[in-house]
Amino acid sequence: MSFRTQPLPPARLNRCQLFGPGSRESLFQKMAKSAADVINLDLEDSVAPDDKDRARKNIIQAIGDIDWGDKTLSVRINGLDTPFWYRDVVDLLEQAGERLDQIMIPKAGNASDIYAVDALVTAVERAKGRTKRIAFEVIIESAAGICHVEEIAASSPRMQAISLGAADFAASMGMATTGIGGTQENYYMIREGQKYWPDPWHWAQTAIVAACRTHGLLPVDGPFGDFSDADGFVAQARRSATLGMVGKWAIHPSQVALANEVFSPSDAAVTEAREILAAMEKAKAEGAGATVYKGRLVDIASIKQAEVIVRQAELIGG
Ligand SMILES: CC(=O)SCCNC(=O)CCNC(=O)[C@H](O)C(C)(C)COP(=O)(O)OP(=O)(O)OC[C@H]1O[C@@H](n2cnc3c(N)ncnc32)[C@H](O)[C@@H]1OP(=O)(O)O
Ligand SMILES: O=CC(=O)O
Ligand SMILES: [Mg+2]
Repeated sequence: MSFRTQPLPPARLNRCQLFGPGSRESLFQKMAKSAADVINLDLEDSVAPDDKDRARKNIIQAIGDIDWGDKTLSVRINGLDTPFWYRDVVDLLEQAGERLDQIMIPKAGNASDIYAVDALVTAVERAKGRTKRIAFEVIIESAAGICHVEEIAASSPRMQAISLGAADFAASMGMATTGIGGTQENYYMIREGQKYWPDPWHWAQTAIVAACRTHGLLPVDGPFGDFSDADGFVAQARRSATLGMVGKWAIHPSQVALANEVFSPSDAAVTEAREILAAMEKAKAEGAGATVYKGRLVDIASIKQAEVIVRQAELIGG
């Protein structure tokens, strides 16, 4: 372990982030009643340019009027390459109530983008005497963003989470697809006549996970566009969970339960993790650093692996 120990991410659930356009206020109450841990009210790409002002007003009103329970409440602002983002920040911070937890910054390209939003948010917070510090989450969805993911993760004490935005990422990278996440038909290998489809998102996900884990943030998998393909969603989510991501976006309510299921450890996994911790306690009492559990090696590293699962179960209340 490096001299600097790895910080833990925020101790909150982030298994599913449910999105909804700020221009469709009829969805807000349904979003609030959903089983998602995080709600993302959108001002960005699901809202047409002519609807931005109305969407902003809807969201500011809904932040105060709707009972969001214990969910993390986040608003996705417009990108820094648009004329909308400063008005999003100023109006939200001046007019929305203290229930707002987080701002999502899309299409971040480098740490200076986060610095700019931080400066504006800080100024408005001070001017209005807001007592709760707004947190940031960021989407990595461009070539520049993935190149600078580590400096973005380190950019502000407000940072809590980073998501991979597969749609804009694919566009920025010039990828030959119009699909949003998941298996890509033409990304395959062939062996003895059999096709095998590797995961084109894998390298970007691992870069995000590493940057987040280095700086104590939550790594999150972004959208899966084909909401009629539950199996495809689950397969993508399971790969993300295996790589260390803590949750996934839902762009349709049908995806919420799927994400919650994948990113909640099963009873069997929690039982096994607790048994490994007990086996290691016993080994330690006997002066050993390694022992055998169900016919396989477990050692001090296994304690840390098991603790990841137990911590998540405790957050859920298991
Ligand atoms: C690439 C990106 O940036 S992704 C992030 C930005 N994108 C978004 O925010 C899009 C979010 N999703 C949506 O806008 C919608 O779900 C759409 C457009 C995909 C589909 O909308 P619809 O055609 O209304 O979906 P559908 O008819 O299947 O809805 C079924 C029910 O779920 C509700 N519903 C639909 N979307 C949502 C949502 N995001 N949250 C809560 N409830 C929803 C509908 O109101 C409907 O409710 P009802 O049974 O009471 O009538
Ligand atoms: O914003 C999300 C994306 O996939 O693009
Ligand atoms: Mg995007």
